[in-house]
Parts: sequence; C-alpha cells; structure tokens
Amino acid sequence: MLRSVLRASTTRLGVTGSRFCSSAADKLVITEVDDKTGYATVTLNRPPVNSLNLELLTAISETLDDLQNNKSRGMILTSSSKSVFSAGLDIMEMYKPKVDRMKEFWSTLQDVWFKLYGSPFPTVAAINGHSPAGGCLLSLCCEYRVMCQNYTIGLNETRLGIVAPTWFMASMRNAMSRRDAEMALTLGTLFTTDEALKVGLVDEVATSKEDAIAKATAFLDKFKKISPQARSMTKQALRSKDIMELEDNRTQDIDLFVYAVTQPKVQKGLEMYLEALKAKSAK
Ligand SMILES: CCCCCCC/C=C/C(=O)SCCNC(=O)CCNC(=O)[C@H](O)C(C)(C)COP(=O)(O)OP(=O)(O)OC[C@H]1O[C@@H](n2cnc3c(N)ncnc32)[C@H](O)[C@@H]1OP(=O)(O)O
Repeated sequence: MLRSVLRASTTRLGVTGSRFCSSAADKLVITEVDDKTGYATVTLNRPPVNSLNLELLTAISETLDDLQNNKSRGMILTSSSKSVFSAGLDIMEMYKPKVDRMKEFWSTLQDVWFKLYGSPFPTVAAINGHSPAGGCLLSLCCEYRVMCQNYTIGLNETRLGIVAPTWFMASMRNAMSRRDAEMALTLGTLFTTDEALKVGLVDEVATSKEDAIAKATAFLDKFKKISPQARSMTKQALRSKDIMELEDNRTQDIDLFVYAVTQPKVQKGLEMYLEALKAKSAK
C-alpha cells in the first residue's frame, strides 16, 4: 500500500491507500512511497510540459533531500503528463532574464544534478513522454532509463544554437559510448525510443507508463541482495570525477551561463525558438 509521503516543496500531505488528496494535483512534485518496497515514485507535475523553472527545480531538489534524509531504498522518476516527461529547461528563465533569478535558477539546476547524479539510493527514470535537453539530463542522472514507445529524447542544445554545459555532456558520456555521445551532442540528435535503445541512451522500452514503472521496479529489485553501502560507494566512486569537476567550477559555470545567455545573438535565437514553439502549439 502506498504510504503517507506526498510532498511538494515544503508541504507535507497525507494520502489514503493509493489515492492522492485533491490538493496533490496542484503540487509541482508528487512523491509516493510504497510501504512494501520502500521505493519512492516521484512525479513531475508542472503542466503542460514539465518545463524546468526555478520553482520546479527547487521542488525536485527538496524532494531529493527528503529521500536522502529518509534513507530511501530507491526512486522512480516519472511525469504526470500523458506525452511529455519534461520539455527541459523553461526557456522563459533564459529569455529576457533578470540576472539574480537566472543565477539562482542555474545554481538550483546544479544542486539537482549533484543530488540526483550522486544520490546514494538507486534511481530509475520511467520516461513516459518526450524528453529533450534538460528533460534528457534528468533521466541521464538516473542509473537506468525505461522509455515508452514513440517519443523522442536527447541533448538537442546545438539545434538551438547553444552549447550544453560539460556536466550535461559528462552525464551522457556516462550512459553511452564516447563516440555515440560525441555524435549525439554535436548533431543535437533527438532519438526516437527505438534509436535511443540502440545507442544505449535508454536501457529498456515499455509499452505504457504502467509497464515502465513495473520495469523500473524490477530494476530496483535487483539490488535487494546487494549491500546498500557497497552499492552507493561504488556508484559514487564511478561518478566522482564528474561531480568534483563541477564542484570545483560552480561559480565559473554560473558566470559562463549568465554571460552566454545574455549575449544578444543567443537572446535572438531564444526568441525565434519560442515563437516557433508557440506557432506550433497554436496550430
Ligand atoms: C547559451 C548557454 C546555454 C546554457 C545551456 C542551456 C541548456 C539548455 C537546456 C534546455 O533544456 S533548453 C530547452 C530545450 N527544450 C526544447 O527544445 C523542447 C521544446 N519543446 C518541445 O519540443 C515540445 O514542447 C515538446 C516537449 C515535444 C512537447 O510538445 P507538445 O506538442 O506536447 O507541446 P507544445 O504545444 O509544443 O508546448 C505546450 C506549451 O509549452 C511551451 N513550451 C514547450 N517547451 C517549453 C520550454 N522548454 N520552455 C518553455 N515553454 C515551453 C510551448 O511554447 C507551449 O506554450 P503555449 O503556446 O501553449 O503558451
């Protein structure tokens, strides 16, 4: 049975059986912990496309703190949308930005990356929809990716005329061969589910969200007989170089982000991209 843990930002709510309280629908991140397995299902819930703004990133960051403090046995990351896992960073955070907010936004994204990429508990992304750019990054931070059919995923930044930060690249390189990661990053490839499986960007394909959650659960079950401490130390040792690289360069990384995003050419590119997105959705 599902337990008590529904959390969004700093608010705790109760839950009965597997049903959410009505107010849960308003929360940016919904967390349910299964009493039997101890696994947490963390659902991104910012309609329409789970674009990652400061508030959603803060809610994710706080959720990850909660899971770590409660010694979570495992996490499944998914989305409440029927067709989008996450549309990536909210472009409105970068278009005509206020510098203070932009710095906080980027610093919070870094926090989420540290906490998710380096989490002691095992993590799986149940990717039940499109997952471009920052959405792909969230899934790459997890140890395993199960993706539903007929969606797209990838770090498509070069297609927007921008450069993915080195820690985005490192996360992709951790999942795929160096060669495939280089091709994918330079071309800004958005892979279909089947293509993503072929290059190792995702580990399994699912027929529905339920199937994805079941496969994610089966992955977490594999660790039942493994010492959690040995497991987490091994994971963190393998990822420590990437983590230390960003730790040593946090401020420079924020400064570079602010500098790059505020360039007139980049602002123009973002404006055109937003217009194209809006024109598409108006059709
Ligand atoms: C220069 C230094 C840079 C530093 C590095 C920065 C690294 C950047 C990482 C990023 O994540 S940038 C964001 C990249 N994201 C994308 O390219 C995805 C864009 N979105 C889509 O392709 C599609 O929306 C979708 C995800 C495939 C979903 O398609 P669907 O048809 O279901 O929805 P839409 O009708 O397209 O969208 C609905 C609504 O949402 C708005 N929207 C979509 N994505 C974003 C976004 N990333 N940020 C803000 N808003 C977004 C879209 O405009 C529609 O709005 P309305 O017209 O309804 O107002």
